[in-house]
Amino acid sequence: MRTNTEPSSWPPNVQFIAVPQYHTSVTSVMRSFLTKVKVPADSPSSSAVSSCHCSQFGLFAAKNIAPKIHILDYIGEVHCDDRPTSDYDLSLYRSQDGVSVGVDASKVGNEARFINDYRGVKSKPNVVFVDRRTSSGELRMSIWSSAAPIKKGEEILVSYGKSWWRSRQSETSDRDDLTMDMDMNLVVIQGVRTGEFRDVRLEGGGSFEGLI
Ligand SMILES: C[S@@+](CC[C@H](N)C(=O)[O-])C[C@H]1O[C@@H](n2cnc3c(N)ncnc32)[C@H](O)[C@@H]1O
Repeated sequence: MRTNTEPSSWPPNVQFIAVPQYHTSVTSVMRSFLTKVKVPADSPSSSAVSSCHCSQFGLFAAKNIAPKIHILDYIGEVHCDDRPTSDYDLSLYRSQDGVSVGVDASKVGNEARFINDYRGVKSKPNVVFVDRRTSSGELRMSIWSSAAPIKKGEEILVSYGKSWWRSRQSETSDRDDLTMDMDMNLVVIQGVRTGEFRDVRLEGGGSFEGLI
């Protein structure tokens, strides 16, 4: 599957990257563990540019997707510092001595950063996150279809987990209270078709108005 070119519809405020960037907070020892490549102590790291989160996108199947297959990886900036305000940060690894490694796609990332939570959209998610190493040994968070096939045109939806929403309750009130509203708002997202690419395509330009 080709996942290394920027989609034509890519929003200008986010830098598209096809392979992970490593932030300065990732030590060379941790980086060597994550990539299975010996990384010298003075190896250069990323400094992502800032961005604004303006409109809402979702990721949709551009063709039928078979059950239990690898769709794409979640690419972003790999980091070991705290990113409490990022809505695009997921946990990749936690070492025995308590070091947490995350992948933050708020400023740089690929189309996986546009996968929404299933709550308020469908009764259950149709993809799952699985950590696995690539053929070259790099630890990544990958996205796989669940047990059921995904039809062309369906939105790709994962579960962010209750704790993800709970940690945002102060901003959003109770997630369960939002379910009805979300149903209504999600269907009015401007469905700007942005060209099909790979197994998935990006749609968006609308917003979850009044929700978040
Ligand atoms: C990883 S981003 C997903 C992509 C995002 N829609 C975008 O356009 O960049 C996570 C953010 O998307 C929004 N989001 C995702 N799933 C949602 C849902 N089920 N209902 C409302 N907002 C949702 C929230 O603003 C959340 O903080």
